[in-house]
Amino acid sequence: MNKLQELAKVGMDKVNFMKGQVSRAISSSPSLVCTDISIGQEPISIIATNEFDDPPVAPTGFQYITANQIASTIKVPSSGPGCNCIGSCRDTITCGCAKLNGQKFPYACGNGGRLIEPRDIVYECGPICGCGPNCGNKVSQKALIYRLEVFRTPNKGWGVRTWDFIPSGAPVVEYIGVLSRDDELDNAIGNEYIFDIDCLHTIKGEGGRERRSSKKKSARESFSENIDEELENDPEFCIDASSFGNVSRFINHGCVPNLFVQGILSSHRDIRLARVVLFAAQDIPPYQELTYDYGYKLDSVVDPDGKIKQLECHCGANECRKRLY
Ligand SMILES: C[S@@+](CC[C@H](N)C(=O)[O-])C[C@H]1O[C@@H](n2cnc3c(N)ncnc32)[C@H](O)[C@@H]1O
Repeated sequence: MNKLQELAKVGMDKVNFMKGQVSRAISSSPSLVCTDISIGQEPISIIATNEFDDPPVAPTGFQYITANQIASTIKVPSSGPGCNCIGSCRDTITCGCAKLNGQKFPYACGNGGRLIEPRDIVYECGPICGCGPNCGNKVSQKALIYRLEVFRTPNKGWGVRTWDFIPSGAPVVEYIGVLSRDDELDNAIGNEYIFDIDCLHTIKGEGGRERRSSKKKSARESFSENIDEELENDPEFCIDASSFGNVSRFINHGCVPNLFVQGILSSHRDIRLARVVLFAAQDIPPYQELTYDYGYKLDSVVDPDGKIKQLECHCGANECRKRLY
């Protein structure tokens, strides 16, 4: 057990991750390679540790951002429609945003709000709604509250674990990067940080994001029989976190994940440009690695020559599917 794990066991509550100043107990650990990968942009520090490389290197090669950047060719629609509530939205009959959610509020009140159940899409209140900043239907728009650590794994590159207990249904982190059009990505091949915004496909029962990380055209061709004409003609969008992103870009795939992906609309109402937020799928104890299901179908990812690509899975679950794709 290393020093940080000991610390986690005996006194995690006392460990300070405050912005710009982690506890001495952490800063004296030989495996600490960065005191805050967000460089003060998150309300709490996100430390990085590395026990595997010699010398222990820090994660590099990207710029930390806390809100999506928008590619120049994308025009994000303006906000609305919203609700006319005052203060916090409470009435499912009069609240215009509750109406969009099927006359329901998606979050349970109290404790910061937990998503009651996964939905095709969650409509949150936004900037033009009458309600205020503390409205219970703006849950995913709050800043990061859990202490997270980016750590070097033996066989998956970097991963992310929590130092805090995370209750089931709590929003953990938004997948942040550059909002781009799939067909305009110039670095799609081999890019491991592309998240396709595929709410429409999911709603239509077309399963996971099997086109991720593949050369878009080839993979799409190989699945063309599954994609109806409307979707084929639709521009598709993704979040590319390869050069700009937040801590979510380090979260690995798990075949039995403790996070799930939820599409959220909180300003405009264009489902193709939904925000992608990761929620706790269960109660997550401290020091557990965070994972979500990347959602690939096996043999669905092909290289530029049309050859099927395979990637071995090291999630470690008993029910591991053995391959990511
Ligand atoms: C979004 S990145 C996750 C962070 C990445 N581990 C890193 O070091 O930056 C996705 C890549 O991580 C690796 N990865 C994620 N989950 C994995 C798993 N369960 N088994 C093996 N490799 C995994 C794969 O190389 C994948 O393409």
